Amino acid sequence: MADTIVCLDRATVRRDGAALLSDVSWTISAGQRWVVLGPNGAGKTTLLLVAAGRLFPTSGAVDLFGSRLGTVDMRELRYRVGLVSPALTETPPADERVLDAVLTAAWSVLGRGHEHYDDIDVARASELLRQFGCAPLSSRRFGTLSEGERKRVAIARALMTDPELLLLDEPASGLDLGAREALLRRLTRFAADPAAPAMVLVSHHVEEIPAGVTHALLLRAGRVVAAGPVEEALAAGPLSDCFGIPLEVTATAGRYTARLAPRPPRPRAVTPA
Ligand SMILES: Nc1ncnc2c1ncn2[C@@H]1O[C@H](COP(=O)(O)OP(=O)(O)OP(=O)(O)O)[C@@H](O)[C@H]1O
Repeated sequence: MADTIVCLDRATVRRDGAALLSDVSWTISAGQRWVVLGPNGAGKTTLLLVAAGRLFPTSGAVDLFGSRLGTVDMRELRYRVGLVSPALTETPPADERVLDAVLTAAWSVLGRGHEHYDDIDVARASELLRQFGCAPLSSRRFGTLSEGERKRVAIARALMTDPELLLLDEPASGLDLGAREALLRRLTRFAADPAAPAMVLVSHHVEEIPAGVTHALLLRAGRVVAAGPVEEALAAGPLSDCFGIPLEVTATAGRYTARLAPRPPRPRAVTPA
């Protein structure tokens, strides 16, 4: 299909004898906004790196923009993917100006050197910073930002190359309630924009899913527990299977909360008449 962006066909990733992902089949199409949920160690980051073309499966096949991983020059394809993940160790230098931290993504470099940037590049970096509420930070040094501010700048940087796929690994982790809600509000707006790229965000918590997410994939021990439209995949049954505890789920205006399901009342002993 022309609008298929990523297609995993029974992808398995093994390291040191352990299966990090097992037989994962997953298709991301243009316009979709996915959340990948699962407990610690479920394989979420591994899956994101495979979808980004940064990690090759041990077996199975992965197609990115219609090209099979392992048969094409990955540099070209990776340019079309925006990835924000703690698994990427490179971050902008602490003394880099925030505007430059976004701008330099146009040349895939960290730290401004002698590259040439057009006015249109500067305008795009400024607009992305504005979109993620960071315009007042443009002249600050990257190292002086709070964690929440860094996360929003990192998303703006990932969008600088106008990617067709945006992958965000736990964008709300470590944020206080206000910073989390501010970020989720911006991601909701972003998700509602038909011109925005397909998006996948990884989380442990249903509370960190922005309204506007259309699909969910639930992972447990490297295997897909459920994948499909968000209302179906985030039902109590699949979510309980994913986290291995009985959960009840509440959905309000596209946002979710989950908590341990109350135990069913014990059947009362019947006394013989
Ligand atoms: N090189 C490796 N060799 C063996 N096991 C590995 C290797 N790299 C990762 N793992 C294991 O693979 C599993 C999946 O890791 P991954 O980081 O993808 O999980 P995750 O769902 O993103 O976890 P978290 O939510 O804690 O960030 C973990 O149990 C991890 O310890």
